[in-house]
Amino acid sequence: MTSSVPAGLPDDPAHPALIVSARPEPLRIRATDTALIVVDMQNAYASLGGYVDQAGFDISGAQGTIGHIQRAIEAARAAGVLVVFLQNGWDAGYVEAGGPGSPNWHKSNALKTMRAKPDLQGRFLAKGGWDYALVDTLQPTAGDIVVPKTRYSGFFNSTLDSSLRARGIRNLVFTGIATNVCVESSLRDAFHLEYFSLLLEDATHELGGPAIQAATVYNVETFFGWVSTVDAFCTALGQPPSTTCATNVSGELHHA
Ligand SMILES: C/C(=C/NC(N)=O)C(=O)O
Repeated sequence: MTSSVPAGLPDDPAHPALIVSARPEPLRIRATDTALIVVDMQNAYASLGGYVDQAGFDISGAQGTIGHIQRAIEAARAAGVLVVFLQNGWDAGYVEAGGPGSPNWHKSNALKTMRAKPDLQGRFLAKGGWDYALVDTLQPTAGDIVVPKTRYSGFFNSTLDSSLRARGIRNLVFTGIATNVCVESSLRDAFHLEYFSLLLEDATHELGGPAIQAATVYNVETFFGWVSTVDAFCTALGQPPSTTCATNVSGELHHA
């Protein structure tokens, strides 16, 4: 059910809010209590030759996603919105990945692919390696925060929640890869930790195909948060929307 009445933290006349056009209703945020979360934009997930490419997933859409995330980051920094990069992976010896007693050892496609192809052993998601590194075009700058994590949710066994709470952050704007794995896991945990979450659907990319992307968008819109676009986010922050290619908030792609 959609509505034009904004959701979000109650109005505070002393700190005027920004309204982001979103589904199922607009969301009220303030630059000072909002963080842009960039989930796992590492070579592993966004570059040819990285882990998910080598494990057989289609990442042909990842380049476009990078461009949209760049715009969201630039708008956030210009407006004074905190930018947080999550970075997924383990120590070079894979102790943090867990052994056969951990479901992660059994379910991680990175670990499974390396076990199936021993020449790849040590290549995927190991701290210090190319695969673990954030892509060249999405690098943190002064004032941004980088939070390492070892499981799909950015909140699990990490400093994310304490770093956000210490800064009074209550709204999280999610971008990154993969929509249906680490983005959705983190966003669900954010809901349970009382954060208001906004998913920028054109700044995320799925592992599993368009129906999988649609499923996460449905889950967020219906149960866990709000869904919007990079253009709508930039507009709310007072930044010019894209002039080349934009997605409107109803999810329909159009060329300007
Ligand atoms: C499948 C997978 C997803 N990661 C993510 N960043 O969404 C993985 O890490 O194995």
